[in-house]
Amino acid sequence: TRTTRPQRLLKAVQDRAIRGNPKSVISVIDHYCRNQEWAMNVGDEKGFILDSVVSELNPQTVLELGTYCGYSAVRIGRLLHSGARLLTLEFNPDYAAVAREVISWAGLENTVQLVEGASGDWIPRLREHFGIHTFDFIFLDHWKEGYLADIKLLEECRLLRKGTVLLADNVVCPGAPDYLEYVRKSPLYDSRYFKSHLEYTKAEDGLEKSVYLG
Ligand SMILES: CNc1ncnc2c1ncn2[C@@H]1O[C@H](/C=C/CNC(=O)c2cc(-c3ccc(F)cc3)cc(O)c2O)[C@H](F)[C@H]1O
Ligand SMILES: [Mg+2]
Repeated sequence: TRTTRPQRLLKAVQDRAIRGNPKSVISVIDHYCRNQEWAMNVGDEKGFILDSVVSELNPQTVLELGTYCGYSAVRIGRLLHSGARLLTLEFNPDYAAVAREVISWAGLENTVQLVEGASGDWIPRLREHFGIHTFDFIFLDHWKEGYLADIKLLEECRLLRKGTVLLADNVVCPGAPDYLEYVRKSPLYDSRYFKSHLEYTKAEDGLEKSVYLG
């Protein structure tokens, strides 16, 4: 049977990237997705904005919603300092299997932990299961209609603290209108939009950065 798009992306990483070198894993995926087969990674242009937010914050505890092939997990994980940890949630077992390989190829298996399952099931259990108190940084890149429910769940579970930064991908394309309205209107957040482009294309897209005021 035919391979899947994530499997073909993984093969490109294994054939072309240098083991243990996150930078080469990132550039191989970007080159492959720009020149051979598009895939919904945050990509290099929005990735540069993601890098600057993470580098400025220097977070110790990070949550990612929606691993897919692990591109942004590698992007974020490579910037974390020793002792810092990224938990990334992915409920599709095929994507999770590919992402584990990509994360391992980048040599980030001790920094990035992939948890298989749905955000709605796992968020209420992160504290007791992983000893997490609060998150410093959260990257939302899963189903766009799930963003709003999950930020509210994170509030309810008291996993946000004064200054927690949430960064949401695709707030223009495909769009997350209910999430945008919520974070921009709520007095709990200080929100701003970083205009960019949809990965590997000229279409507009952007990231919304929201700081929880607690
Ligand atoms: C809801 N709870 C979940 N829990 C755990 N894993 C989850 C959950 N929900 C999904 N997943 C997991 O998170 C991922 C979902 C990513 C969805 N991303 C997109 O749709 C998305 C789409 C485009 C796009 C833009 C234009 C166009 F013409 C076509 C596509 C661009 C983007 O950057 C995207 O991120 C994964 F697939 C799913 O299993
Ligand atoms: Mg995305």
